[in-house]
Amino acid sequence: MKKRQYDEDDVRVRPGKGSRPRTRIRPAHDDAVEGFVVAVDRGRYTTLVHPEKGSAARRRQEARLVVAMKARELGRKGIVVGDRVALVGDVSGRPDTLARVVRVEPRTSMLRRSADDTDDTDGIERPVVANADQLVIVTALADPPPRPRMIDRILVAAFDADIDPLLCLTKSDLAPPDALVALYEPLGVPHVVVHKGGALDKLRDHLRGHVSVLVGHSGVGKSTLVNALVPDANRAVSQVNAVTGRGRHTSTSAVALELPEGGWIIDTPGVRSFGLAHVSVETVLAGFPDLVEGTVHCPKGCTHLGEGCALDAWVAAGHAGPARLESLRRLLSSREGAPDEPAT
Ligand SMILES: Nc1nc2c(ncn2[C@@H]2O[C@H](COP(=O)(O)OP(=O)(O)OP(=O)(O)O)[C@@H](O)[C@H]2O)c(=O)[nH]1
Ligand SMILES: [Zn+2]
Repeated sequence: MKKRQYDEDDVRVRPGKGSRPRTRIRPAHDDAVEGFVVAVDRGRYTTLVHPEKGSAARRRQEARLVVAMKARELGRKGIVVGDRVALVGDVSGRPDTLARVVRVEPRTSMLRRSADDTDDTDGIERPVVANADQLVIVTALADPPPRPRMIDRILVAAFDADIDPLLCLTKSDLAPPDALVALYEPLGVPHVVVHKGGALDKLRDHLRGHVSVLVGHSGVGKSTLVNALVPDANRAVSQVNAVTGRGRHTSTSAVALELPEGGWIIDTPGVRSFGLAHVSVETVLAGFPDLVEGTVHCPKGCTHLGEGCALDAWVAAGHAGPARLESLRRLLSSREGAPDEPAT
């Protein structure tokens, strides 16, 4: 089911003069240190570098920010937040120093946003975050009301990128989660319910050791959550901004924060949703294994949205629940660019 080429623009290192040929087992720069890209701004990559020795907790505590630029040999290869890179040169992280990125490690995933995002109409599909393995859809149970269409869009984006979704329902002090849980549990989407000041143990269990991207509309409580999960989140973000030289109010791109218990959360303030123009009907269907078989009787090029679609008969015959088909059709039509609608 994996069809994306994560490293389509992967680096090709020119063989060095007179040195023995480089192989996969022998990296180009033996002395390079590993950095995790936490922010990207105008050709400057802010990375977090951990000391080589010490316990995991100690290494996290003593990690340093190192700003780097791309080495010429990387050519046009893009580097995004979440990338693991090899750094050479001045990797001290001292003020006004600049390291060089000589290698981008192979990616396990790439989250993209595409042309039909309402705030991005230039028609370009952009990589957003590399190596995420979890997409956390932050949705308030009330104030603002949940938007199922938006959740569906993000779910398809997650399926498309092979990233596991997690529904994080916030503000449970204002409304019960039951209705939303009933909608998404049949899809196999795991969920956690949180509220400000409440316990976060279950959420932490889901996040530990993962690279999780947080998406959600303004006001759903994402910052509240980030601050609770990463005690010094504000300080970490302003450090990143100070290092990259961008002002607080302009920091609308993704920033990765390391969790005290291990793992990363990547906040994407500028990304409210994901365009799905590049996602095929097949990919959407892949999220519905109980319906896929029913589509073999569909007319060629069926949109599965009604009229002649064999899925109605499939459901009528009891092979899958009507709610499943309704949900598939919601996903397919939201993919066609139908606007988000508040829950009724
Ligand atoms: N009742 C209630 N209010 C909450 C909860 N979590 C956050 N809030 C409030 O909701 C408002 C929005 O919270 P933020 O954390 O700023 O939301 P955000 O998603 O980061 O929003 P932006 O900063 O606009 O992206 C604030 O007034 C919070 O105090 C909650 O669990 N319950
Ligand atoms: Zn059909």
